[in-house]
Amino acid sequence: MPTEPEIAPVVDAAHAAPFGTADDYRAATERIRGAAAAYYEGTDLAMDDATYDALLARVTATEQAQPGWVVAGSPAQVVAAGGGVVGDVEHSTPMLSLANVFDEEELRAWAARLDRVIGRPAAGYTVEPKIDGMAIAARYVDGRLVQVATRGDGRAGEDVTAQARSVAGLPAELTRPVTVEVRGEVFMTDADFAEANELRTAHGGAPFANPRNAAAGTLRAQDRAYLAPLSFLAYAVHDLPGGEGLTHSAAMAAIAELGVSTTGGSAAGMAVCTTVDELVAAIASLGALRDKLGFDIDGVVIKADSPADRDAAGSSSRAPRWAIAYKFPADTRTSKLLGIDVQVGRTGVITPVAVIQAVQVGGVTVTSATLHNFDDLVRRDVRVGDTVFVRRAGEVIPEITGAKLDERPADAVPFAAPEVCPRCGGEIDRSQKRWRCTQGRACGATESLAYFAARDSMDIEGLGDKVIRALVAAGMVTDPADLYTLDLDAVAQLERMGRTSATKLLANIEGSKKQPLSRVLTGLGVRMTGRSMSRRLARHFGSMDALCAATVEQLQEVEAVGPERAATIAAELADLAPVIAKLTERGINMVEPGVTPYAERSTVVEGAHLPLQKPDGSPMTVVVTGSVPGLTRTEGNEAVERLGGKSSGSVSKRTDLVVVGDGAGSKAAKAEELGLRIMPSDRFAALLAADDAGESPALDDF
Ligand SMILES: NC(=O)c1ccc[n+]([C@@H]2O[C@H](COP(=O)([O-])OP(=O)(O)OC[C@H]3O[C@@H](n4cnc5c(N)ncnc54)[C@H](O)[C@@H]3O)[C@@H](O)[C@H]2O)c1
Ligand SMILES: [Zn+2]
Repeated sequence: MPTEPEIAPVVDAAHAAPFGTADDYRAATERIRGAAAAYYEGTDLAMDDATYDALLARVTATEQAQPGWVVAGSPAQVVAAGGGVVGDVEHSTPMLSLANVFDEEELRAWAARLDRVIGRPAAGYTVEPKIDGMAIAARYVDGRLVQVATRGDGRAGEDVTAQARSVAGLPAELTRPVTVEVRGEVFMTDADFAEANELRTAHGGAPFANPRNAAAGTLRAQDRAYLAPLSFLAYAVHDLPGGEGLTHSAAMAAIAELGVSTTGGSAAGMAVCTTVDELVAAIASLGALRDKLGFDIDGVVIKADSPADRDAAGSSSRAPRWAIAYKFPADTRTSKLLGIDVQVGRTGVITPVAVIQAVQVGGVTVTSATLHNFDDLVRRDVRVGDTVFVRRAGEVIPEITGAKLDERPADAVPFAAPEVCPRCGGEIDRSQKRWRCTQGRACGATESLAYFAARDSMDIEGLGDKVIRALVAAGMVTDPADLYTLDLDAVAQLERMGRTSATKLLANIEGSKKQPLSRVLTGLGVRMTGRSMSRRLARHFGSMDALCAATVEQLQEVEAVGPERAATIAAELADLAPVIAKLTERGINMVEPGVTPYAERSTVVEGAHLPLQKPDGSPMTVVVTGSVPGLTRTEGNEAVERLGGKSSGSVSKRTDLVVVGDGAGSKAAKAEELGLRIMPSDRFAALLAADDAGESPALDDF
């Protein structure tokens, strides 16, 4: 690994350098056309988006400086850079691209230009996520979905009606028999993408570089052998009966009423702003949400909300003047694979980790990324020296999705996997996709104790890495249960500890006995479960006994637990049985407060209603903003779930309840603006207390 990593440049479209010769300019237009063709076909990614955008910016700059050089049908002047696959479905009105801005200054310049074009200040704007997928137009006749087409060259696209029929969010039938055209983005969620790539590589196919590529490939796929689920969010509507004169936001709300999923109804929501300052704030808050959406957005789309403003602004041949895309830093980049490290995790799992040349991905400098497992590494055929796609999505660690085989150095050799556990030298269990040291947890006692003590698990203050190492070295603990029988005198003898700290530490350990089951589960680090899965399991089964007694079948009653995960969880729990027994014996709480015991559920569930459940039993979407007395942020969210709700980070029209506490900011204001139900945090705390006391409180009484 070089000591001074070279950071791949990020695009700066506004300051792109024109090409020096007409030949270089023409060569660049050819490269762009080739890349765009592969991109829209969803077959390959010739370069990453940042590189593509930079090249296109240079072509644009060249065309401004040297109008005489401009080639006919230049990719800088046509929709989809001329790479869109043209089909035989003509569009009712052209499907255009969007012009881009990259920072606040450019945004303000765009807004000022818009005001000048329409001859008055724009009446208002909407802010929507720019979903990174493929644009489609969907026609409904008398409420039935009859035709779906891709954007193509903007005038005509390909018929993908058959493939689009199973897309989530694009119903086969509307709630009313309306004839209308809906436009929006077909995309793949992060979770579906991970699954899609597994399926593909298992069938011997090359992995998709990112969900966009996967969505395009899947939507256009003829070979339906390994289909991955697609989703849809609408962002435009045409010919809505009675829709003349409606603002964009109102028209989209009408479409949502008809049963179509819209950007406004997504986790990202749609903000309506009147000033540019509000726009800037709305873009920033969507930017902060980007990692938590569960699907890729590559920016924000700002549109004039008023139809009169749109008409006055009009469109160029390539893009409307009444809308602009505010681009975020790209989340898939290419970089060079410098090496492959082998890491052993807390449960003994052995994983390959990529060491890459530093690159900016999603606004963060990335130097290492996961390669998932050895199986995957072999299937994806990734080698040291390769140019690889690095993707950073959500809050997960960056991953290598694949290598660009056409850029592989001649001397690249396949990776040689380790023969023995690199941490303890023990044997490796290769029976599953994820290899493990046969020593399992014992191989990583220190790590597993740190995980148990962590903030999101048992939250034991004072039990940091150094103390844990000292305890393990002194032979005082080997598993989490040992923590609860520590001897004060012995602990006080440890280096740099002393009696006061030791007393405090033991008190904190003692205090952790009361943590809810969900945190005990998180702390145990059951494979294939994390914090939120642990919460789901705890809420579903209510007690450790019920959970451990659950069959693989019953485990699958829990959301997002499929057969493979269920089997793993069951095996892990069996594996952990001795530690769990030891913990129980030592008085650690093994129930989730407020949950009806699993055994009694089938008889009670019908009538029982949690305070944050809607009449149909589905969870209310609740946003907690500001502080709730006596609760941390995580505990606040846990409380929402315990009361039957679903906690969310952003306020939108879909929010059912906003809990407002001290220090609440813009979210509270937005809730008021939207006329949402608001609950002061002290009353929420009272509701929680009543529920904990088993009083079955009703929300309306608080
Ligand atoms: N890596 C490559 O080789 C390669 C090749 C071609 C294009 N690209 C990428 O594609 C981009 C340009 O292509 P484009 O013209 O398809 O897209 P664009 O950036 O011009 O944006 C227009 C598209 O945005 C989408 N969109 C998503 N959310 C929307 C919303 N809320 N409202 C309206 N539209 C929304 C629609 O599909 C629409 O067609 C570039 O930024 C480039 O990075 C990359
Ligand atoms: Zn080991």
